Amino acid sequence: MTDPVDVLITRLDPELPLPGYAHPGDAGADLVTTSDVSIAPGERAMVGTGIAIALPAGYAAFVHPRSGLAHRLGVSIVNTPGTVDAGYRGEIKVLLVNHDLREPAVFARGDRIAQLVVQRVERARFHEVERLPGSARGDGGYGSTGTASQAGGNAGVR
Ligand SMILES: O=c1ccn([C@H]2C[C@H](O)[C@@H](COP(=O)(O)OP(=O)(O)OP(=O)(O)O)O2)c(=O)[nH]1
Ligand SMILES: [Mg+2]
Repeated sequence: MTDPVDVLITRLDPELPLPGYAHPGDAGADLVTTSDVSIAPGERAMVGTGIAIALPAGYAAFVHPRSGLAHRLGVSIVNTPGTVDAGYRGEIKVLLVNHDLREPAVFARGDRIAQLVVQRVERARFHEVERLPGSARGDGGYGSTGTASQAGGNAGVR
């Protein structure tokens, strides 16, 4: 594994833990909610995490849902993955959504509700041209290759 990148962090809510990786090698460090929250079916709620960070230039952090909450409760994040810019110094917030049709999703202050993935990111220099170079895919998208059964394994792969 590569060396971890150093990220400065402040606790806006010192009683709550810093983001933590559950296992060595995990990509996401768990984030907790600073408030008790009950999200009705189909509704959303913005919760604080009690932390603010300063990422080095060339990095971003992405707020991802936790699969266990998705599986158990139907809870995800509206804007998944949320993008935390390197220059952002405010509290990291999470826009939870309850996709369950019947049950409210209930969280207590300190519950782990999301995970933060820190990544290197490229910035692009955009060069406007009249025509783009050709490619095998061309402008086909949004299901242009059909379903898995129709595609017949590697059919069409050159
Ligand atoms: O899940 C998220 C997503 C974003 N942010 C913060 C950090 C990010 O740097 C800032 C702006 O996010 P984004 O660029 O996605 O939102 P926007 O709607 O474009 O707002 P802005 O005009 O402030 O860029 O909000 C969070 O705390 N949590
Ligand atoms: Mg923005």
